Amino acid sequence: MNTSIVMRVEFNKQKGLFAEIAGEIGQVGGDIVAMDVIRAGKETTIRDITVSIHEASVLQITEAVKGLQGVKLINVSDSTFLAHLGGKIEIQPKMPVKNRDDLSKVYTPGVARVCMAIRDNPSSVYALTIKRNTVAVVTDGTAVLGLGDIGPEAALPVMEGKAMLFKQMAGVDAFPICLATQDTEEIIRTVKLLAPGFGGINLEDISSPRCFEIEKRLKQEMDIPVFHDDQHGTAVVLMAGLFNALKIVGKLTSDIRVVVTGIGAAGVSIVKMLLVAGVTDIIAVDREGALCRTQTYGNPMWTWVAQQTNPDLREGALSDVIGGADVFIGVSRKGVLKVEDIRHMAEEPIVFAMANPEPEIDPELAEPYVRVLATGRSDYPNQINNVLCFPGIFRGALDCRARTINEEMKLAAAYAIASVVGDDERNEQYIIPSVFNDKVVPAVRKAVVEAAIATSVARRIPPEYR
Ligand SMILES: NC(=O)C1=CN([C@@H]2O[C@H](COP(=O)(O)OP(=O)(O)OC[C@H]3O[C@@H](n4cnc5c(N)ncnc54)[C@H](O)[C@@H]3O)[C@@H](O)[C@H]2O)C=CC1
Ligand SMILES: CC(=O)C(=O)O
Ligand SMILES: [Mg+2]
Repeated sequence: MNTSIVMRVEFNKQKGLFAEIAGEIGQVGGDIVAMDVIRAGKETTIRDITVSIHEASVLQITEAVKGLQGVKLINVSDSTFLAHLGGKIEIQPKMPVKNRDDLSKVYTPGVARVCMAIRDNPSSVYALTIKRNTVAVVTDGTAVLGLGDIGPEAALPVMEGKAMLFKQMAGVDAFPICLATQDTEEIIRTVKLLAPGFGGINLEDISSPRCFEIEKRLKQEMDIPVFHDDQHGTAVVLMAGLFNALKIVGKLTSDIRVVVTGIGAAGVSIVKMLLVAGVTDIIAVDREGALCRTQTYGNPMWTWVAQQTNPDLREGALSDVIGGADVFIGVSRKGVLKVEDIRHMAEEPIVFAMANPEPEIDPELAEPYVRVLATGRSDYPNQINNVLCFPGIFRGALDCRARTINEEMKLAAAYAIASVVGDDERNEQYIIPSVFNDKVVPAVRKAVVEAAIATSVARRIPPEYR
C-alpha cells in the first residue's frame, strides 16, 4: 500500500542538489506530489517534499536522501502516522452546558430523576441513555489483522479504526475496548460486566479457537447482540460476493462444490453460512489437509465442520481435493493456492483468495485461469472486506433492539449487499459494491431489521414498520 511522507530537507541551491534528491526518490519508486519552500536563503534552502511511496520503501527512501553529500534531512513525517496522532476518535457532547440551568439538567440534581426513572423501569435505559446506539469493540489483541498476537495496546489503532467506521458509515457510537487478558473466562466475565452501557458487542481479532467459546457463551448469557466480526462479517461479505459470482457463471448454490481453506475464525463461519445457503458439497481444508469425519480432531470446531462437510470422505492436501471444485475460498495464508490447483478446478472457476495482506495466490498469476477473482485487497477489483457488513448489521440490530444476530439476519445482510450491484452492472470485475457505496448500509439495515422481526428477535418495531 502507498503512503505519503513529507521530507524536510536543507540543501545548497547552487549545486543542482534538488535534481539529485529527486533522482534518489525516483530510484526507490517514490513519486513527488508536492513541494513547499519553507525557507529560501542566499545559498541554502529548506523545502518540504511530499512523496507518495510504497510503505515498505519508506526506510529506503530516507536512507537514500540522508546519504547524499550536501543534503541535510531535517525531518520525515509519515501521513499514516500523522493521522493517528492522539488517536482517531473523540466524544462530543450533544448540547453545550452554558449555565446553571443546563448543568442542573444534564448533571446533578436533575439527572437523579432520570436515574430513578431507569431504576423503576430498566428498559427505559434505551430511551434515556446512549445504550440504544452503543457498541463495544472488544479485543484481547491476539489475532490482529494478519499480524497475530501483538497485544491489547498494539490492537488499539485497529479498534479505533473500527469505531470510526461505525460512526461515519452508520452513526453508531462504538468504543474501543482492549483487554489485558487472554483468559477465556476472564474475557467473558469482563464483557458481561461492561454490558449495561452497551446496546451490542462486536468481538474483534480474538484468536481461534477461543473466539468460538467466547462468542457462544456471551450469546447464551447476555440479552444484547454479540457478533464476532472476523467470523461473521467476513462470511456475510463473502456470501454476497459468491451469490453475484454464481449469477455470472450461471451455477446454483445447490449444485456447486466449494473448497474452503483455513478453518479458523473466518473459515468456520463461512462453512456455516454456505450450509445455511444450501451448499451441500463443501470440503474444508486446513494445515493437516481435508477435514473428514473419519478422523478425530483436538479442535471441537474441526470435528463439527468435518461432520457437516466432505460427503465423499475425500482425504489429502488441498491439491488432492481441489479437482472439479467450482469455487475456492481461502481465509488461510499467502501462497496456499497454486496455478496448477486452479487448472484442475471445474469450468469457469471462482476464486476468493482473502488472506490479508497477501492473498492465497498472487492475483496476477491467477487471473488468466479464473472466471471471477476476489481478494481482501483494495488495489484489485472485488474487495471482500467486513466493513461492508458490520456498520449496517449493527445499525439494524440496534434500531430494532434485537436480542441477538441470528443466521437469518446474516443471510439477509449478504443478499442485501449483493443486491446493491444491479443486474445491469454485474460483471467479473464487479461482484461486490465498494466500501464507499452509500447504498450498502441502508440496504443491510433494512434487511436485518426485517429478518429480526420475522424471526421474533426484535424487541422494538422501528416506526416505518408500525
Ligand atoms: N478479507 C477479509 O475481509 C478478511 C480476511 N481475513 C484474513 O483471513 C485469514 C484468516 O483469518 P482468521 O480466520 O481470522 O485467522 P485464524 O488464525 O483464525 O485462521 C486461519 C486458519 O488458517 C489455517 N492455515 C494456516 N496456514 C495454512 C495452510 N498452509 N493451509 C491450510 N490452512 C492453513 C490455520 O491453521 C487456521 O486454522 C487472515 O489472513 C486474515 O487476514 C480475515 C478476516 C476478514
Ligand atoms: C478486516 C479484519 O477485520 C481483519 O483482517 O481482521
Ligand atoms: Mg478483524
